[in-house]
Amino acid sequence: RVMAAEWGYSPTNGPDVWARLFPQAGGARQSPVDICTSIASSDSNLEMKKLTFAYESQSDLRILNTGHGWKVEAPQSGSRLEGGPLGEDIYQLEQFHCHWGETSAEGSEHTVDGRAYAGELHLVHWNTTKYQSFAEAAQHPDGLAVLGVFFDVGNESNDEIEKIVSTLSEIKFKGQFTDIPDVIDPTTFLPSGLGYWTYLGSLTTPPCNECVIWIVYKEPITVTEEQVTYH
Ligand SMILES: O=C(NCc1ccccc1)Nc1ccc2c(c1)[B-](O)(O)OC2
Ligand SMILES: [Zn+2]
Repeated sequence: RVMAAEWGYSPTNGPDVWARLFPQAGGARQSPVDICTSIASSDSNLEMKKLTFAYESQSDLRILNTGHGWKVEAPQSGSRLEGGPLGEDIYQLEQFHCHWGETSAEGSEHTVDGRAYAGELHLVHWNTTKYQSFAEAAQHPDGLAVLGVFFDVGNESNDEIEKIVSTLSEIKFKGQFTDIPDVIDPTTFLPSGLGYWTYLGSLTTPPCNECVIWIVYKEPITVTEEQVTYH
């Protein structure tokens, strides 16, 4: 039996061939997308409820080297994301992770009018109103809600991101994990301007399940070059 090749981003295992191993990657609502600001329609019905979020601060969260970046496991039964495009359901934080590149000119998954950012943070939530587990939620079109926050490279470092990337020297290889001793409050990752684009999409990586209500903030947060490039 041919072992399922590790998916990645090379010509032989990258996005163009994912659909061979992961059928959903060939679907009709695949992410990421290029956000064309000129055709993005603003939701005229002002009844769209305000998006609200509430997080706890946690310490000793486990951080994992995924081989494509880092991921912090942060299941928070006390967290709530609701309103905006999420209807009447409540979504709970499960994990957050980043996508980055080798230079500050690339790295984000989504692009805005063709422009890539240095990186992108994903805060992943699942619908606890309708489903009993993350894995179950990931099988449904309204199962996950992901907040996307772009990273812009500037001169000031981001203290909260520093708490995370300062542990990366301990997890140099894929599959390694360690604990983040500091207290992390996910609220601090969000930009001050809360304007966002939203659309129905998918996981941006295999298995590419078409289960994500994307909420991508317009305003990036600023980090330093070191905080958002891997070496
Ligand atoms: O959770 C993931 N895989 C494991 C899995 C377990 C159970 C069912 C399906 C998948 N992947 C994943 C989750 C969320 C996001 C992404 C990838 B992303 O697109 O990178 O940003 C948002
Ligand atoms: Zn992601």
